Amino acid sequence: MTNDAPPGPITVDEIRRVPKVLLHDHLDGGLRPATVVELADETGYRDLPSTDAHALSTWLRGGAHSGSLVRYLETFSHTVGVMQTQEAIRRVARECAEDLAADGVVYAEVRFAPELHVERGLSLDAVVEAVLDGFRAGAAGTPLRIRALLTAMRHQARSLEIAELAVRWRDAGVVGFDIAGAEAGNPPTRHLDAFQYIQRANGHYTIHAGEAFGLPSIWEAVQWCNADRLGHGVRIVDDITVDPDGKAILGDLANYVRDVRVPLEMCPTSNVHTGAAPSIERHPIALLRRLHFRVTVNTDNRLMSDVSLSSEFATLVDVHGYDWSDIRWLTLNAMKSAFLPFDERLDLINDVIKPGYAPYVREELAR
Ligand SMILES: O=c1[nH]cnc2c1ncn2[C@H]1C[C@H](O)[C@@H](CO)O1
Ligand SMILES: [Zn+2]
Repeated sequence: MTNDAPPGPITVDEIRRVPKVLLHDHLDGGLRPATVVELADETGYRDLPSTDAHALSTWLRGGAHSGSLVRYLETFSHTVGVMQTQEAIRRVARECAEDLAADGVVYAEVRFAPELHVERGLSLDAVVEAVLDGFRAGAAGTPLRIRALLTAMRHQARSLEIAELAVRWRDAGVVGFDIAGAEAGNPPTRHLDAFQYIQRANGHYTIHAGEAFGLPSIWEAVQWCNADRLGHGVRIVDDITVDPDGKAILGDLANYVRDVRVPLEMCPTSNVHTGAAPSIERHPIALLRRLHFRVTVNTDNRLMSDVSLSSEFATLVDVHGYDWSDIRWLTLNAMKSAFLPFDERLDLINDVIKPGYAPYVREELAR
C-alpha cells in the first residue's frame, strides 16, 4: 500500500535514491565494459572478441541472452581473463563498490570464485586480499557497506579449499561461501564436505540451486547441505500448483522452504537470459511474493544482463505493478537474510532502511 508517495509512476531515479540491499551479485559479472578493454590492454589479454567497449558489451550481452546457463557462463572467460593480477582485481572491486554506492545500495554481498583468478600465479589469498582492498577503497566515503562471499566452482574439486579460505578471511570482510557454475550434473551434495566444514566453523553459505535444474537440486541444497539461502531457487514453483480459482497448493518442499523462511535470491532478468524463467511477465517471483516466501531481488551479473538493482526494481514496478511497499518489503527481506551479524542488520534496518522509505510508505500500513 502506497501513501504519502509523490504522485505519478515510480521512476528508476526515485528507486536509485532509496536504500537497497543486494545479496547476489558476481564480481566478474559486473565490470564496466571500458574497464574490460583497458585491463585487457594493460595485462596483455589478447582474446577479447572486440576492443571497442560498446561492441564488447553488445557481444557479451548477446552471448548471455542465450536461454542456456552453459552458454551464459561462457562469456565469463573474458572478464575472468582480465582479472589475473592484484592490481586489476583491486580496480574491478573498487569500481564495483563505486557503482553499487551510486545506485543507492547500502549493503551488498558480492561474490567471486578465487580459483578462477590464479591463472598467472596469484595465490588464493592474494586474490581475496585484492578484492577486499578494492571494496574498501570504493566504499570509502559512501554509505555502502560491502562484504564478500567466496564461490567455489561446482564442476571443480576445490570447494573444501575455498571453504577453508572463506573461514580464514572471515574477520576481514568475507561473510560467506557459495557454489556456482553449471548446475545440471553437479549437484550440491558433491560439495557436502565443504558445507559441513563451514557449518562446523559456525559460518554461512548460500547455494546456487533451482536455476538450470529443478526440485532435486533445491531439495539437496536445503535438506542435505543445510543452505542458509538459495541462489535463485526459482524452480521451487515446480512444487506449487495453482487451481483455476487462484488457490495455491504447496508440496512438502515448497512448504518447508516457506515455513523456515529460506531466503530466495531471485534475479529476474538473469533468469530470463539463462532460460530459468520464460519472461519477466511469467517469472515465478510474482507468485512467490504473493505467497510470502522470503523473496529478495538481485542483479546476478550487471554487465552480462545490463541491469542495476534499481533497474531490476523498476522492471518489477513496470511489469508486475510493484509499489513502494513491495520495494520496502523486498529490501527488508534482503537485510534480514544478510550474512552480517544480527546487531549490524538491525541497525541498518532501523537507522537506514526504515527511515529511507518513510516518505513513501507509512510504517503501520506496510505489508
Ligand atoms: O547465475 C549463475 N548461475 C551459476 N553460475 C553463475 C551465475 N552467474 C555467474 N556464475 C558463475 C560464473 C562466474 O565466473 C562464477 C563466479 O562469480 O559464477
Ligand atoms: Zn549467480
